[in-house]
Amino acid sequence: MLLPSLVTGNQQRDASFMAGTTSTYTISCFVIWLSWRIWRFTVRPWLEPRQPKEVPYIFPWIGSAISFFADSGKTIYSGIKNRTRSVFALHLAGDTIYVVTNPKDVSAVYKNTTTLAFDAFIGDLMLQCGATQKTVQKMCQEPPPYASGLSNTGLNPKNKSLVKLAIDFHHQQLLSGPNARDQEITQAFVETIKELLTWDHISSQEGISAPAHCPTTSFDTSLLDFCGKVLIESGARTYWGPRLWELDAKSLQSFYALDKGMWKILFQYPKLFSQEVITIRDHITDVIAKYYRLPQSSRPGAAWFTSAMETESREAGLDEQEMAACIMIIYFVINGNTYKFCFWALGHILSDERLHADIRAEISSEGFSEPSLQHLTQSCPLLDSTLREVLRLYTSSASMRLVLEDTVLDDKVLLKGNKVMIPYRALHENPDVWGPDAGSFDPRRFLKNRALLRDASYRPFGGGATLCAGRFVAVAEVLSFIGAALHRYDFAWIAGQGFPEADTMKPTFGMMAPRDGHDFRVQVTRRQ
Ligand code: HEM
Repeated sequence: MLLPSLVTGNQQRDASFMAGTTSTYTISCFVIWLSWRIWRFTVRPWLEPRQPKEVPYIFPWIGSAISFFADSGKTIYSGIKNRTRSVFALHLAGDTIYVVTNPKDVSAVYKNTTTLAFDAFIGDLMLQCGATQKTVQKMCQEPPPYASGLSNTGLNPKNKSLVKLAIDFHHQQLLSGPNARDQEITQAFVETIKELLTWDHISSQEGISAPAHCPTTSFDTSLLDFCGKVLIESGARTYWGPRLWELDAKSLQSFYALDKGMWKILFQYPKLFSQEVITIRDHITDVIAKYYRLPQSSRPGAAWFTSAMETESREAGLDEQEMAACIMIIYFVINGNTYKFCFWALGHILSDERLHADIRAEISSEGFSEPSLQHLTQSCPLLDSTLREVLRLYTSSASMRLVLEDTVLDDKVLLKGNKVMIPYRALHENPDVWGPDAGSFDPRRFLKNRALLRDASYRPFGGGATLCAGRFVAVAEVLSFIGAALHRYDFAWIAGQGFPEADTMKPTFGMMAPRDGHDFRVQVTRRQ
């Protein structure tokens, strides 16, 4: 009888000892945590006033990562405290990122190409897109690892690395200047868009349903998918010719899935939660590799950029899988934005009767034939202003730079090794620049004040060394699509729908997508 009571007594003593130890441990942890908080967010800012203030966070190392991935827009806005818009710091999973939202500071960051650089991210970008370390090394090596030491093609007379060559080739392909090829690619885009927008093509696509009462002249569709079907395929065909798209029966669905999850890959979201998009990325890479394995004669119609990059990559010893992994990011960049741009633009045009009528009148003022790109570019100021406003309200990307040396920005010091971010939404919705209606859509905003186009707070295509090389081609694509769509078809709103909301929570690389489940259903009718 004595033994059990002894055991119970010991257990009780152990339990109360444990409870005492646990509470001492908890109190100690709390005191350490509180001291860290006071040091980090009260004492240190006071001792180091020239360091950008940090957005406070609860968990050391993790910082604001959880709130950033849950709602990146809200996390960024939480750092903009007052009208001076001083640069502030966000701590994201071990990284310190300086967030710049003051227009004067934004211009200074874009101008500084000596101590603030983008190049350092390129290798990581390629790794995240599925390239191996060995491939990245081949891409970044200067001169590239040509078998004979030099390129025999004449395409790389300065023996630049393949990464730098890709940037040069893209500038030559997309921008005006010496040896420019921008007209040829613009022409190719316009022709492909017009072809994919023909009734026979678009009405026979999967997911398009014809109403029983007029199957030969109308169909119902999601507006987002209508834009995606034309613009994503047109990007793939213009860059790689028709063969790449044909190699995967589910090319469009694969691209949608990539586009939806790409932020997880590029922001290195935990692999456990990104497996689905990694699988899609690898699938698309395999399809591109299969394309490169085909004899060139069986895949005609590629853009100069694509053929020139293939030639140089083969010269430098890259195999098809390596070429595909490196070009993945280009496949994403050229296709991911224009279809959403058209979706938001058409959404606003179709949901505003007066705007719709005025834009239709503008685009048809050339005559009865389909409006030419020249007419759409030069004689449609309301359409132009509407598109600029779409770019203002629906782009949510960010320019990134790495601090190579300690750098003074305004009165703050950015420390070497940290990153700089310029989030466009915070610029595009600044009421001090855009007025009290900064958050609302005004299609005539840029018509009333053209000077806003040159404002340092208007950066839909980024700026400085990484300014989007495709900005003119993108606008040409969108104008051609909207001009031809409104000329060829009538769009009827299917009743009872609210205006879709943009997904402001996910980090984006250009145009925001609508939130899951938000879309427009429209009835498209062929015009006589
Ligand atoms: C609405 C459409 C588009 C938007 C909003 C957009 C936006 C952007 C942004 C924000 C950047 C990065 C800027 C920075 O880091 O500062 C970028 C880069 C780039 N974009 Fe676009 N883009 C669009 C369409 C296109 C198209 C259609 C193409 C090609 C046909 C294209 C080609 C590129 C290239 C090549 C770069 C990298 C520039 C470089 O580093 O040289 N973009 N784009």
